[in-house]
Amino acid sequence: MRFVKGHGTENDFVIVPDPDGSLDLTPAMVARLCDRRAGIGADGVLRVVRTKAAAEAGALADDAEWFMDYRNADGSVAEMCGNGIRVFARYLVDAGLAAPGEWNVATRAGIRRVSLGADGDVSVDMGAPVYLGQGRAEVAGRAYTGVRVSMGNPHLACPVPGPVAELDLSRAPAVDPAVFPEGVNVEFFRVLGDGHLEMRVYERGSGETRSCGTGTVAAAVAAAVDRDTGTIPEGVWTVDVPGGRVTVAFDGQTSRLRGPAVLVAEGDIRPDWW
Ligand SMILES: N[C@@H](CCC[C@H](N)C(=O)O)C(=O)O
Repeated sequence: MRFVKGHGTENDFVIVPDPDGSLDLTPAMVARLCDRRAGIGADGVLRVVRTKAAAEAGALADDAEWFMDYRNADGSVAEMCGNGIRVFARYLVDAGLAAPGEWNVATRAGIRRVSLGADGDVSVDMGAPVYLGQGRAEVAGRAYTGVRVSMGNPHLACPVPGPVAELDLSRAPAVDPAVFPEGVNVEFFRVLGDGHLEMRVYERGSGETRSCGTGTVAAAVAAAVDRDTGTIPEGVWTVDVPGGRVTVAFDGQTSRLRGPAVLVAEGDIRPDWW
């Protein structure tokens, strides 16, 4: 099995090319690949499959040639990954499977449009965020109230009064499973200035990561939204995460995420390792 290792603001992925959809990538295999001591190590796996060959995405085949089959480090599936889709797009261009420019990628959350050159940052139309009202999480005995946002996948973005570096995210934030039956990605953010946030995240299925693209959009929504009407004002947000910086833009219709996508290494998984 070939693999490529990449990251977007240090949210890192094992990319597994499987154009014909012939690979039976089980949750146990994903967890072993993502193991940072016994495997390659990553926050998640990006299986690269032609949409028409992906059973769960066949209906999107007219709109996108490639399907991003995203898995969390624990082997669970997720609907969308904002850093992952940039790395996915960069891989396709690097491998000669797509040309630089603008095109669609199919995901479990639907179609997302990416835009990229021969190198450099990648932009993604992340769709219209869905504001779902307030929610609560508890960390180290302290309660935080935040904003529930769907970016295709579930988020709870909580403002904090002090530097995010001071939070103890060594354990999963406690949330009410009745409110989050599918689990949730929990972001903690502080507004640093006009259109500028810092953020940390505890991801569903992966634990604390150095960045979460969908989470940066959710945090910017939480910072900007009119909580009475659910309106997200037009504007641009710079979001600093432990692994770097991304930009989130709202135009009244959709959200856009822009940031780096880096391919680091490639190789073969030994067949006798499994
Ligand atoms: N790191 C991702 C999000 C990955 C999926 C998430 N853990 C979930 O289960 O929803 C991103 O960059 O958006």
